[in-house]
Amino acid sequence: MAAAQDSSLFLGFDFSTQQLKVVAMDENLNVVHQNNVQFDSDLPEFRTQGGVHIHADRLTVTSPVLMWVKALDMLLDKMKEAGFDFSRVKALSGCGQQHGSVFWTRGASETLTNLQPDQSLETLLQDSFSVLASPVWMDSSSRKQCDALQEAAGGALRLAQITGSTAYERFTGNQIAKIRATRPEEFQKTERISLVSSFAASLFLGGYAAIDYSDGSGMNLLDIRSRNWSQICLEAVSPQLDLLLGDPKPSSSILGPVSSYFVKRYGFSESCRVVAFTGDNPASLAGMRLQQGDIAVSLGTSDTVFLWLAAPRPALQGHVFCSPVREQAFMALLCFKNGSLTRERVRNQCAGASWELFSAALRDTPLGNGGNIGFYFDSQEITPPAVGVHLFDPQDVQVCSFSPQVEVRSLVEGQFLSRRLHAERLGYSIIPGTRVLATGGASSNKEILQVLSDVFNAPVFTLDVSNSACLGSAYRALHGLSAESGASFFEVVKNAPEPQLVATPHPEAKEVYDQMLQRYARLEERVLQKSRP
Ligand SMILES: O=C(CO)[C@@H](O)[C@H](O)CF
Repeated sequence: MAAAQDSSLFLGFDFSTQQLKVVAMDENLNVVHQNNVQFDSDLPEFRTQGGVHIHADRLTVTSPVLMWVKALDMLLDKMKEAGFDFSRVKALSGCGQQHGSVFWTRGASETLTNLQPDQSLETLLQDSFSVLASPVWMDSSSRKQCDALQEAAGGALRLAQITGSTAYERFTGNQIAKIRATRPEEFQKTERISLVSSFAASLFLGGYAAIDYSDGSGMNLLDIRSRNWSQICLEAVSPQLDLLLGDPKPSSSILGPVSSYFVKRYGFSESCRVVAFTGDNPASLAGMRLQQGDIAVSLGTSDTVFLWLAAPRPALQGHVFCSPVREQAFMALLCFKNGSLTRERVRNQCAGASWELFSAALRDTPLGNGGNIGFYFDSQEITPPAVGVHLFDPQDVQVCSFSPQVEVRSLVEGQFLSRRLHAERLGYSIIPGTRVLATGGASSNKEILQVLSDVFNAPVFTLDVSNSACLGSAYRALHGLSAESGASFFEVVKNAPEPQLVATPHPEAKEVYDQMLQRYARLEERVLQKSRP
């Protein structure tokens, strides 16, 4: 076996909502380097909050594409200063927040192909985008375009049967339609549209990278069975849209060698391969090596619940994406917009901005919280489509507030009751042997995971890398080198570290939460009634 300092390395990048992260892994699947750039604090000139700009209408949410470009400059410089040996990188892959879109202006392809290694990417690409404020997944301003797409496809369920989802405001097809309608001059100047994932791959490739099947499933444009763009959907958004998107490719595709820009500026090897980037949630599924029967809960800016599907079962709720690790398989996903930002707000207001006090409140309050239940939709929620904070006492009477400790438990129980309720509606059943795999920033908090275990009445496991999206991207970089010869993803990563058991349910958890789930479902209906226009 090659000595550790000479063994090949594989990089996995994650262009997520609040930060750019990277994991370096050796050929024995050991993580040897991690690094990150926090958008708000490391790039204050872009004046983002949580990595985004929420516009005055409170519905439009964007991120500056040049912030992502500059973050890559900064991250690679940090790695170089830390003495990272880029020449050992045999392949790299990555992921990006899903659904976000990047609009390249006419001529950008030329610039990408001729990047000058003596300048930063930010300098070189500052005039390469026709839209500087990229729509991102938190946007909910494209309802009009969603209605038009659903009508063109023959209704919500028909659209879900074709693309895996009914029309969702954050989905890229509807965002493109909105840009075309509201910013026609910028749209006219656009020569390519990328997802955040394929935009990031394009930077490394030195040319436009294909959208992969898995992240492409989050656009309301890809036929998830044929894995081609749906002509009906493309036509409904913009004539000849396929010319702007390029052809989608399998997630395990080798897109080409890394651009000479990175060879000359950072010392990458000319033989380093770029493997298709994908969405952050598909990459997390890869990082957790999710198998049929498991359920994954990613606790990040958004919370997502996802599971392996052998066959697509599109529904009016939730999403079905092409699997990022097996061509003919699928993954189901539910997205809950009010995730870590809401947990941080309640921590600040009810636990003195201290996670330790937040955890103590969970330890000091009983399962079921004495019958108090809360719904915390600080911003327009995706699942279910409701907004506002709604608190109920044990008699189902709406109240204005809880004591700080009760509020902390009410938030965490309420979030996990919602995750379980909607997962079970999607057809998932918590059976003996169910494993809950937790990832994302909040998965490092044991008390939060204890509540997750109690509500799901199942053991909770985590990886020792809270960022499974990066890890999954490094795994996919390794797998990409042998995928064409038929090697299976799971075979390639079979020796990866096993998830660690971190919480098991209390004996009384099943009784408490089976009953509480029924109450939660009834109260959610009341909240939805109030949220409907
Ligand atoms: O919209 C989502 C999934 O559909 C979010 O989880 C984003 O991927 C977060 F970046």
